[in-house]
Order: sequence, then C-alpha cells, then structure tokens
Amino acid sequence: MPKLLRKPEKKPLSKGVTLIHEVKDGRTPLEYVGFSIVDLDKGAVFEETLTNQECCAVILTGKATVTAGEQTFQSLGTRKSVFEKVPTDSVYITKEEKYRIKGETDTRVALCYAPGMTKRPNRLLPAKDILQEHRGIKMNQRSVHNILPDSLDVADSLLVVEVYTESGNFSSYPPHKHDQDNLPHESFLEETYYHEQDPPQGFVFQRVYTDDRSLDETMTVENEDVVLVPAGYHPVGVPDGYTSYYLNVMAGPKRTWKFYNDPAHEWILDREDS
Ligand SMILES: O=C(O)C[C@@H](O)[C@H](O)C(=O)CO
Repeated sequence: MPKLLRKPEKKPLSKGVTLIHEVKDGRTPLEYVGFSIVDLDKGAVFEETLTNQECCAVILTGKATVTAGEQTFQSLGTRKSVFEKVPTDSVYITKEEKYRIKGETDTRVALCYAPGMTKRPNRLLPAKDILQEHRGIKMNQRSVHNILPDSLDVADSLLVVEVYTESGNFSSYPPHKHDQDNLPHESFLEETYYHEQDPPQGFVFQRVYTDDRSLDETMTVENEDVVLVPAGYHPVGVPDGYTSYYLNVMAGPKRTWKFYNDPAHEWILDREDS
C-alpha cells in the first residue's frame, strides 16, 4: 500500500464510539496537521482534552451536541449524507480545552487538529455562515464550502475546506502545491484529504508528486480513505458516473493558503469556457 494512503480502521473506542481514522500522535509523517474521524451512535459521547493543539470539529453527518469549556452548542449538523451538498455546522475549539461531543442521532464527526499557540474563544461555525464557492471551467469544475478559510481570523493554524467534484471532472487541478515557506509567493502547508464517493463503490485517483519526483505516488482512493499530503502537487481525478467529496485540513507555520501551480499544466487556466 502506498505510504500516503490510509484505509478506514473502524476501531471501537468505547460504547457506541468508533474511531474510523486517526492521523496523529506518532502515526503520521505530518508535523502540523492531525486528523481523526469518529462515529458516534445516538446517545454516545466522545471526550477529549486538548494540549498544545486547536481543533475544528466538523459534523459531517447526523446531529450532535458539542460542549467546549463552558459553552454548549446543541443540535449541530445539517445532513444525513455529505452528498446532500449543503454546508454543515462546525465548532472551533481552542488549545488546552476539554470538549465533548454527544450524538443526538448516529453521527460522523471529523476532528481537524493543528498547533495552537494562543488561547482563543471557542466558536460555532454555523452552516448558514459558510461561504460557498464555484471554481473552474470545462471538466475542472468543483464546489467548495469554506469552513475555516484564512480570511476568517478565528484560529492559530487551522484551515478547513470541503470540496465536491462532479463525475468526470478534476479538482485540486491544475496541480498545485504549497510546500515552500516563501511568502508572498507560496506558503508551507501540509494537507489531509478525507474522501467519500457517491455511490460508495466509486473511487477517485489522486497523485502526489514533487518537481524532482522524489515523491510521486498515484493512488486509487476509495470511499472513506484518507490521503496525506506532506508536500507536492496533489490533483484529484473523478471517474465518469461518480461524485467525489473530500474534506481538506491544512496547517503550517503561517496560516495563509498561497499555492503554486505546476507550470507544466497551468495553461489549462487560460482556455476559453465554451
Ligand atoms: O479548488 C480545489 O480544487 C480544491 C483544492 O484547492 C483543495 O482544497 C486543495 O488542494 C487545497 O490546497
């Protein structure tokens, strides 16, 4: 198996709580980004006390109550499937905070982690405030929900975004990278991709490669897989008949998304939309 591809592990943590993915704590080559997926049965509770990391809890599906410090946010979550394609609710939780998530229904939660340097207010990121964006032309079209973009100054490191790519299209394309701390031209950001496909027997292809090809992995990515992007360009191609969803978490030394397109493929941006 390529070293950047992670399959769902489905490990029971406690009654009604199942760990689907855990990309953190010595189980990852990434230094800045941590990522988990947790499934909660109705009524089940997941609890954690953060240390030097901040967290964004994204209610992928189902409904949940999130308590962070003294605040409780009830009835979060807007969809039974990510493919309803509506934005969902998330909660930003500051470092050194204790939080708990209780499933009000069966719930899938993404826990996105990155270094926290300061104590910040915990904050609800409600679905109604999520900025939606359409990007691209021809077979390079995708829709984006900006959950925690760099324009929103609520986190120290975390950037979180979800992306839908329709049948036959490419996204994260033309291939771009953000692996040099060289602002204003490029920022250094690691990235994770949590993928789903509709219908779920689908797959997508994702390539992660650097200019010198010292890193060059092309992966067949199935439903619920995670891909790690420590460096390099990272385009995604979606086969005919399937829709792709992915959730990206990015973090690095500076909280700015400044990417650099692969010059070999940048020309596709210059085409007429006909
Ligand atoms: O616009 C897209 O195709 C999504 C990507 O930008 C994705 O969020 C990413 O690669 C971020 O670096």
